[in-house]
Amino acid sequence: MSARPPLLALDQALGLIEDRFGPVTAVVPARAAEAAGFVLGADLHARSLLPAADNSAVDGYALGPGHGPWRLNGRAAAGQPHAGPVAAGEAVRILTGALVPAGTTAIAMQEYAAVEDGYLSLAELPPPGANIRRAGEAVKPGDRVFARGTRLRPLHLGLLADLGLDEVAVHAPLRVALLSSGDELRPAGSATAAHQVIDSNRPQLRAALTRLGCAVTDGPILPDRRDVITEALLAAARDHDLVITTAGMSVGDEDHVPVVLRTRGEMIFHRLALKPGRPVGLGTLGGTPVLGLPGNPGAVAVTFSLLGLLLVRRLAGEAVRPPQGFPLPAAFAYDKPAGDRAVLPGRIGPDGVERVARQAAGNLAWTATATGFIAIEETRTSVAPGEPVTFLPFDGAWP
Ligand SMILES: Nc1nc2c(c(=O)[nH]1)N[C@H]1C(S)=C(S)[C@@H](COP(=O)(O)OP(=O)(O)OC[C@H]3O[C@@H](n4cnc5c(N)ncnc54)[C@H](O)[C@@H]3O)O[C@H]1N2
Ligand code: MOO
Repeated sequence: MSARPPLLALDQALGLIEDRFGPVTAVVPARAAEAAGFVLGADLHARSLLPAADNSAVDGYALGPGHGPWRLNGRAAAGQPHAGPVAAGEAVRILTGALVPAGTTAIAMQEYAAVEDGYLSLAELPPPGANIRRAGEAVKPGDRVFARGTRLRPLHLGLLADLGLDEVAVHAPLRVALLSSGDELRPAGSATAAHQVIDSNRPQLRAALTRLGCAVTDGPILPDRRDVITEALLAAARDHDLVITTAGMSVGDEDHVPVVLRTRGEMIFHRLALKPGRPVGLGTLGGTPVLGLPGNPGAVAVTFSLLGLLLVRRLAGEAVRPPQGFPLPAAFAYDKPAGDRAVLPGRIGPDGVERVARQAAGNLAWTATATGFIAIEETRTSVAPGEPVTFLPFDGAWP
């Protein structure tokens, strides 16, 4: 048997994506309330204080100067401030969120207070400033609230609202063309003969891209003809920010995509030490990146999750690094030859990471029970139960 030429490692391919690709889309204004899911195109700075004013962190008593007992005089609630200051020897009943009256030295929690005949006494004097949320202690004008490249989550919108930042600069949607190739393919929903296969890569990729805010163009299913594939790829590259193809990436007679990239553009990498997903490649046509995924749907899932998401997110403006995953004990035994990064569908169970049934590169039956991928390093030849493996949850593997 002849020696196999060395293939590029997954980490090297991820490094090439990081080095070569960053934001490509215009930055446009958007209303903050509608910007969840968008990527910030500029750093965002505060113009106001958070909290806006000193307020109480607890239900209790705002103490005036003195050591007690304090004469109770007035009440402050959120939205109902106490008029005037608190005098020496006096205390104001105060509720969480209420403005702190001028003259307050500290706020005593009501659990530690005794009230009798209009007077408050405390076993212990709280330290100066206790239980007061100070104006600007979280954010001051000029502070950077969020950095450029942050994908806004629903969680972020509350802070933007608090700070009165109702317009933000975001990246316009990444324009992505999706193409499939294969004489055997029929669009989802079609009837098929024995020699035909449903294009199941398309819905998988379209949904993942749409969820990332991309403007997806559903390109045609291409026949296995070099001239047609060449023209379709060149046309798609002309008016998109990214082209993604599936199939025709291997070394067979009908595998035309790598030839088009090599002869009409540039091939950045092709064929990785990765299983499944070995035939994956990335190139450019007229400067537009073209990600060539393999045909097998399971290999598409792996290569898009590991490489495609990094590429798409970086092009869309996100300041994101490769997925890290989490080390967890394996609940299975596994042997593999050294050389490839093995990626297996899995899930977290009571004894650690489990493999799931029906896993194969050729179909997606395993998606019924898997919740992430298990990655096993190139140099490793075996995994014993209890040994650590890397788990990459489908939705949460990003630093
Ligand atoms: N001599 C070698 N042969 C193969 C190698 C190799 O290294 N040397 N790699 C194998 C691996 S790994 C994979 S993965 C496949 C992928 O090759 P291609 O990217 O060229 O894909 P195709 O051969 O065109 O198709 C593979 C398989 O996937 C089905 N398919 C294609 N498109 C779709 C789609 N849109 N939806 C659902 N299923 C699809 C297609 O019908 C084939 O069954 O090559 C190995 N061979
Ligand atoms: O990527 Mo292929 O087996 O790795 O399906």
